[in-house]
Amino acid sequence: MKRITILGATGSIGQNTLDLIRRDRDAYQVVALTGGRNIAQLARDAMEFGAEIAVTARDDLLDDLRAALSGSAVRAAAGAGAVAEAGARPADWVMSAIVGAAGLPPGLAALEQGATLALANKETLVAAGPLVMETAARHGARILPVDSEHSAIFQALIGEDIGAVRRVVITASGGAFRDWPLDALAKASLEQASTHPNWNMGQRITIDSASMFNKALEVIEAREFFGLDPAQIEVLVHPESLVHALVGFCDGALLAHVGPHDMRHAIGYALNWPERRPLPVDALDLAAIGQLNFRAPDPARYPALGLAREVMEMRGLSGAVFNAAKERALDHFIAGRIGFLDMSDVVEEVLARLSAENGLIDAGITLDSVTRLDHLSRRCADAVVQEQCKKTG
Ligand SMILES: NC(=O)C1=CN([C@@H]2O[C@H](COP(=O)(O)OP(=O)(O)OC[C@H]3O[C@@H](n4cnc5c(N)ncnc54)[C@H](OP(=O)(O)O)[C@@H]3O)[C@@H](O)[C@H]2O)C=CC1
Ligand SMILES: CC(=O)[C@@H](O)[C@H](O)COP(=O)(O)O
Ligand SMILES: [Mn+2]
Repeated sequence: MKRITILGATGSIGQNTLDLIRRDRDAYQVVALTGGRNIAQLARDAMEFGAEIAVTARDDLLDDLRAALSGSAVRAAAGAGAVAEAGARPADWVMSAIVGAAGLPPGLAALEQGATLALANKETLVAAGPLVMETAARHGARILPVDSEHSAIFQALIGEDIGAVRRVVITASGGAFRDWPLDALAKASLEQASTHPNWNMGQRITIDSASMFNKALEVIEAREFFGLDPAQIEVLVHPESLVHALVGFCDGALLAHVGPHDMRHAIGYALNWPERRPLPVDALDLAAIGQLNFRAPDPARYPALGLAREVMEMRGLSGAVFNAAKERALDHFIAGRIGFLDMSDVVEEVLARLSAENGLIDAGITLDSVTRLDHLSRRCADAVVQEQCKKTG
């Protein structure tokens, strides 16, 4: 039986993972499930799957979790430390599906105990790529990509020599506003930004798709995971989101991964790896689809993509700064304090301010230094937003 832990079990990726496990219950033993504020879901799933422990990241919700689990054998715990401990529990396979940089410490803990880490949480590699890859190597642990584009690249590379790769093309839906006139974007509402044209995902990644910050994170994620040169990584707008990525080789061949908008494919691939097993995913009817479209992204519409290129040039802790500034700018957009287009301005300003501080971004990448820069970047983003608000009244 495969021992499984799901970090972020109550979210979109977490629930899709549980859906797959539910279909083959006897093959899995659930060790730990973690969540945040959705205590009812967390407790229900922990009891259904007989988890050893259920953990909420929210200290203030421990009593609620205990109450929801009462009468069952599932233990309850709360707080960021308890989430990291959940990652450290002996398990064979750990799904990293917390949203944001909060996913980094439990993911590292899972690698340190030698588990296979199924990585949906792209922020882990953006904030601390070299540290994460080195931790996996040191402990003989494997990382399997779950982000659909990275799973696609991984699958296209099976049996191939990475040295023969010339280019990797990551597709992007273009997000909620891909066909809007540019001058309307400043007024885009939270509700409009929270609707994805193709995928059903958590709210934060959905808004990041609209701003293309999701793709910016994914370009950095690809660089860290596959060890590519930034110049080898391209982004292509593909409104249908059916081709997830393409890998181009030195002989001119371009291998594409094509599949429906269903994350159970990438999750199931990582769950069954190195085998392929049947998954409850619809077969594509390409004759009915008829046509697939591609176009180059417009840099004026998507400044996040240019920022990602700058971050890859800067190296060091710039990924941690970029991610934290983006997370905080997104918090401010969700809270209605800044507009949709202000998010990239905030991130650009935080990167400029912190990279001007001597030696700050060039420090070694450890969990401590990443955490410190993450906090600093969030405070800096708050200050930038406050200054903007004062200026605009
Ligand atoms: N959804 C998708 O299809 C895809 C997602 N990803 C990536 O996977 C990750 C998860 O995305 P998604 O499932 O959409 O997100 P959701 O918002 O749906 O779920 C996030 C999960 O993280 C928990 N959580 C939130 N904040 C914290 C915190 N501070 N500490 C610990 N746990 C926390 C949530 O708990 P609760 O809800 O109980 O508060 C929930 O379980 C992200 O990194 C995303 O970029 C990548 C590719 C596709
Ligand atoms: C399903 C998945 O992997 C998401 O990251 C997806 O790529 C989001 O769509 P966008 O292409 O719009 O960012
Ligand atoms: Mn993706």
